[in-house]
Amino acid sequence: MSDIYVTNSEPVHHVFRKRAKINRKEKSISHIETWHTILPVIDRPYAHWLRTQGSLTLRIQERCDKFTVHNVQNCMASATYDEAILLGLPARQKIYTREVFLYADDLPVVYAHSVVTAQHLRGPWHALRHLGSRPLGELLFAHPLVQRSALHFHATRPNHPLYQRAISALNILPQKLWARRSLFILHRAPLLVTEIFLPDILNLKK
Ligand SMILES: C=C(O[C@@H]1C=C(C(=O)O)C=C[C@H]1O)C(=O)O
Repeated sequence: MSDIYVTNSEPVHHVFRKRAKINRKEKSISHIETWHTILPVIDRPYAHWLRTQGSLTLRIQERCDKFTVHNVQNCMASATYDEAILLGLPARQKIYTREVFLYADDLPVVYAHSVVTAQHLRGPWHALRHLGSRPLGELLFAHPLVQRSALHFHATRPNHPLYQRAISALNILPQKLWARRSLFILHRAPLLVTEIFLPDILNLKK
């Protein structure tokens, strides 16, 4: 299946829906994660963070004394179902994955899972390979040609693979964890970034 390109004329949520439909026909997927283009009415403190425009890294840095990126892994791994659907990839295709926790004053506040195909890692997104513990936001928001799609929101629950990865830094098991995702497009190559907001983000300075 060819990669998915988000043309300027086609709104990204049409792309989401198109891919979901194609994949639904091709596979008997038991469930499709519903990512909302409009944030449902939720607890205001989370809504504030989920709607943050611009660099999340910068917003967090402004509200803590010590900001660090804990790089969990950077490797070729299987995309999650909903990542594969959005990127139009076969379910088990290996994809380059960057997995980090953002820490503020030594507390984990965001789990981030970013994926890009190997082809595009060799191409427009080659700088990803050498990012290490520098925040991805530094790369994305400094590059004049990077375009960002609309944000989509989802309440991940224990059956979601990214929820399971995110709770590895927690000593509690929340009923759900709010997530958002968006595509960063560089020379028509999509990088899918999913961010899961952890409870301690609500304790940051106002
Ligand atoms: C996209 C941004 O970068 C943040 C840092 C990330 C990383 O270092 O991998 C991933 C997602 C974001 O939470 C941002 O700052 O908005």
